[in-house]
Amino acid sequence: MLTPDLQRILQQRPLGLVFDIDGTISPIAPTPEEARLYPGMAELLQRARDCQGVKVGIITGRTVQSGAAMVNVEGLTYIGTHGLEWSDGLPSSSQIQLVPEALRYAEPGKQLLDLVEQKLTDIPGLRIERKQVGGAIHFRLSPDPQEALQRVSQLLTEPARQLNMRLEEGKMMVEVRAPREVAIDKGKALRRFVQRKDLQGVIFAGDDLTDLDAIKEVASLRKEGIAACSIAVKHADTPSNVLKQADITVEEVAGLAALLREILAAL
Ligand SMILES: O=P(O)(O)OC[C@H]1O[C@H](O[C@H]2O[C@H](CO)[C@@H](O)[C@H](O)[C@H]2O)[C@H](O)[C@@H](O)[C@@H]1O
Repeated sequence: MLTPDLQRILQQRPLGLVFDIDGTISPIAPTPEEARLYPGMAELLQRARDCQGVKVGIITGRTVQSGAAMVNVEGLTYIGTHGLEWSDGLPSSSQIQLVPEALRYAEPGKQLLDLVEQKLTDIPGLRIERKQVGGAIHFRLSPDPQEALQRVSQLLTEPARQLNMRLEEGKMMVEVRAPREVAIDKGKALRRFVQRKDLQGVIFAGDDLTDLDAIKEVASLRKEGIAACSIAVKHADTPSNVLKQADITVEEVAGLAALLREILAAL
């Protein structure tokens, strides 16, 4: 049953429906490559895209290439690497734009990931996912993920400080990111999406710490008169702050799919 607030938001046009990928429209998988959209999700996104005055956005920590390959629905806006990359449509039909200030952090990011590759060969199951700027060090498949996290942090904390790069923990991984002065995160990306599409209403759904920036931005947008709502997708490991600060909570990716079906019926 849609809340009165949600029903009011759904009457706004243009209306934005914005989703994170992993843990939100795709259940968490052992590796990034094995992750797939929740069954039926691509069709729901297509139906949303085809609604009059509705703009669908994907804001992910993955690169645009990787996120768009997974979602593979034309006509959505794909925003990757936590906001650093932007593509209006699939990258096969639209050029990916990278925030120009971020480019100078490509080399320091690469150096940190090289260091992990050279020095932590003894940790079984460690995987490196490289992005145009920085990347993720995954330890979900390590027999002792806690130890792997400690070893990665020990190795990278000081070099990251020297290279002015950010280390951020995600689900069973550490992400090497451009520093905060590049001033792009999922919150800023959401605001940019709202501004570029001139949205009067927006709904954002996410499940992890990096989604918190977007969840907080929803609250700011609301104060500025945009009809906005944030949805937390709850899993056993969803950070408590995400659950506390979101307006609505749904259980698992299945819960989001069910809510999206209701939203589409109302649209
Ligand atoms: O912002 P998101 O779309 O949620 O992306 C966050 C990170 O997601 C991916 O890693 C996570 O999902 C994997 C597949 O389910 C899982 O194996 C891994 O343990 C998770 O951390 C992705 O690989 C990262 O690049 C994203 O930053």
